[in-house]
Amino acid sequence: MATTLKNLSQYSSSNIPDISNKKFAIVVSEWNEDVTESLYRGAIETLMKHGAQKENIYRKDVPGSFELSLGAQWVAEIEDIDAVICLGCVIQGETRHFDFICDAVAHGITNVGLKYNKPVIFGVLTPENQKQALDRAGGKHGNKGDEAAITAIKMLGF
Ligand SMILES: Nc1c(NC[C@H](O)[C@H](O)[C@H](O)CO)[nH]c(=O)[nH]c1=O
Ligand SMILES: CC(=O)[C@@H](O)COP(=O)(O)O
Repeated sequence: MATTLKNLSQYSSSNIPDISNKKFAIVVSEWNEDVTESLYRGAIETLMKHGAQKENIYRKDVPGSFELSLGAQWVAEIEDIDAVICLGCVIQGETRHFDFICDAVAHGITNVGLKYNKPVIFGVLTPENQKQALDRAGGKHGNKGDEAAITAIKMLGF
């Protein structure tokens, strides 16, 4: 369902496992930091709302979304990390650079999850412009950071 038809911060609270002892790593891209910091706030607030302990949430910053895959690998290989959340925002420009970054980070993050057999969540906005980004980072369409966090939580219960 397209985001315009749903709010990224609305989700079923059924099947929420106990995460009081679970450890999370959040990898955050510095590009478009006004957006990614809002995604981060949404993610950490959602994790703690559902019982995660602040001391069990580890943050790793990377320069851009392209580096999220390697950043995810660095934290996924830490044995007691239970789930990884990757947050970024790639805004379309004039060239095809956008396509290459989005493709690379989607495949890269997927491969890290498969390699380490733990949830590695794709919390990367890929908007056409800044407005679309802000609408999905605490704006009228909610916050993809919330969505990424609840996805990580639910995966730990499956
Ligand atoms: N234009 C955006 C970028 N570009 C930088 C790349 O992610 C990467 O850091 C660079 O190509 C060096 O490897 N990154 C974003 O996250 N968002 C953008 O809009
Ligand atoms: C997605 C990007 O890297 C973007 O900033 C590149 O913009 P452009 O394609 O206009 O160089």
